[in-house]
Amino acid sequence: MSSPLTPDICIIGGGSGGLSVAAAAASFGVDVVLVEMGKMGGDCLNYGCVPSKAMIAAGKHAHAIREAPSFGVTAGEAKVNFGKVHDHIHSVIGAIAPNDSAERFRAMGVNVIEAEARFVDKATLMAGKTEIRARRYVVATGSTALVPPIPGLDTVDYLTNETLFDRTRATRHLIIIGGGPIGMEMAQAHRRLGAEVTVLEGARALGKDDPELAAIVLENIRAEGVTIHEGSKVTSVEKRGKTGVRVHYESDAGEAFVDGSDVLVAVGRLANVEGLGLDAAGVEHDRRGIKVGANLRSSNKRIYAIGDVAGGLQFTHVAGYHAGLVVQQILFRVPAKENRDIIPWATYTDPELAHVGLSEEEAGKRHGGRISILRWPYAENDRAQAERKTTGLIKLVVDRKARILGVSIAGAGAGEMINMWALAVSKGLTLKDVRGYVPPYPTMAEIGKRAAVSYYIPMTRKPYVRWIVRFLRRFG
Ligand SMILES: Cc1cc2nc3c(=O)[nH]c(=O)nc-3n(C[C@H](O)[C@H](O)[C@H](O)COP(=O)(O)OP(=O)(O)OC[C@H]3O[C@@H](n4cnc5c(N)ncnc54)[C@H](O)[C@@H]3O)c2cc1C
Ligand SMILES: NC(=O)c1ccc[n+]([C@@H]2O[C@H](COP(=O)([O-])OP(=O)(O)OC[C@H]3O[C@@H](n4cnc5c(N)ncnc54)[C@H](O)[C@@H]3O)[C@@H](O)[C@H]2O)c1
Repeated sequence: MSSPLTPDICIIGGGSGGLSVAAAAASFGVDVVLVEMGKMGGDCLNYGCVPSKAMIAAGKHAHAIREAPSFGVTAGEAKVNFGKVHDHIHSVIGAIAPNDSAERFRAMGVNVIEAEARFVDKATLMAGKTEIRARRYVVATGSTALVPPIPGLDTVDYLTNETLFDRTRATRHLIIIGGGPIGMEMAQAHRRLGAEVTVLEGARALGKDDPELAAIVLENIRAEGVTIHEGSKVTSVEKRGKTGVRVHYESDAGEAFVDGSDVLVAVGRLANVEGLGLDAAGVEHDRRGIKVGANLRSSNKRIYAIGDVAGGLQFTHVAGYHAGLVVQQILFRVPAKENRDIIPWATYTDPELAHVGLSEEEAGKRHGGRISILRWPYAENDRAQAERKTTGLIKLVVDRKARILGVSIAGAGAGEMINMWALAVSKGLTLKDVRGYVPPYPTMAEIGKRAAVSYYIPMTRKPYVRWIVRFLRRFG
């Protein structure tokens, strides 16, 4: 048997997190082994962010054609060729794939092993038949769609994010179980591409977001023809004829069912910990993932976990953020801690829904209620009027000293707009800082400044402020 590989870092999983660690470490000339058992690029590129955003983009075009008459433009009826939508989605994946490819990473100096990885003891990993004894390990194995034990679900060809984007035929009636970001993004995209869509959500749809702003998004999606049943738990699934499916659910209103052609399961994620030999490695874990401290280190000091498998927020940019934190610790021995309060997220519905920092509820709890809430509607923005994108608002949560604690936006371009607020929250900026910057006119991002400036309106009415203005006038 050949002698084991002894790299400085061994990464398990070549997705958003693993590739970021590999690229960063390799750029410092560190000896890195990356083990990937599936497709390089992981979920985000192959079954997640990229195909879903490409599908949403296709839906947006169909919608724009339907909306065109309100701008005085007629383009005829929108016709969707689902086979070509499929090709569009896969050509987008194909365009990005070279960035994440084994060839590219090998050219960077990373030893990419295409095999399944499994720990055999606290210091040794087997990648297929290759034995590895690395100084440090980074587990970045991601997550998989959680498929709940709903009676009858296994009797139908249900879809998950891994199969949804393979279809070349239009869906007649898509029933989506779960009204989280996957459920709602895909509901609207399919509706715009011509399908009938029903969402069955056990609790509140878009439940991780500010209820006030989520309601704006849901109202719009409903207005486009998606049926959303909240507080509706799926109780069983049954096959109907050759191609049909019936989904039974119960709510406060009683029991009911909906008939459709396809079922998409989107009820959350299961961390990929199975088969990794974590017990042999002395790595504590549960259904949520590998247990890590704020420094992302597991119960085995040699092993870090990042991204979806680390059991926290599950986003590509979080996996990338985690990668930076572990590289800093492994290469430079500089302590690092994850700060979830600065992580933004965006749901790419129309209107989009984006958030960073503390929610109104959380900020209220942490600051003993001493917070202020500022809002500004899109309808009061000139660009939004010109574009007919007047639905939505920005909501700022600030503390007593006007420090920005959290920002939520529902509206056009919210995902882009949240960028500057992510910087503001991470740097602890105040409304005074926002008051002092100049946004170009006419941009929708002006709503942020308008909300910030509204904080100072009560001050303009204070008698002593008015007295100062009158007093200063005397000096010419
Ligand atoms: C439909 C959908 C849409 C999404 N949209 C967005 C979005 O718009 N924005 C956003 O930020 N996030 C989005 N996400 C979430 C995002 O995809 C994940 O948070 C991100 O991919 C997590 O990165 P990761 O590195 O932890 O895991 P992944 O990128 O999934 O990579 C894990 C890799 O590990 C490999 N692996 C697993 N086990 C082993 C093993 N034993 N040995 C070797 N290799 C192994 C897998 O094959 C995989 O390639 C979306 C997810 C889905 C499902
Ligand atoms: N734009 C983005 O950044 C984006 C897009 C898609 C996914 N993602 C990531 O992927 C993760 C997974 O997305 P998701 O939507 O699958 O999960 P989720 O956990 O965010 O939402 C799942 C929803 O399903 C509901 N649910 C659970 N069991 C149910 C049942 N038996 N019947 C009916 N409803 C049920 C839950 O109440 C919840 O609202 C997200 O949390 C997010 O981190 C991000």
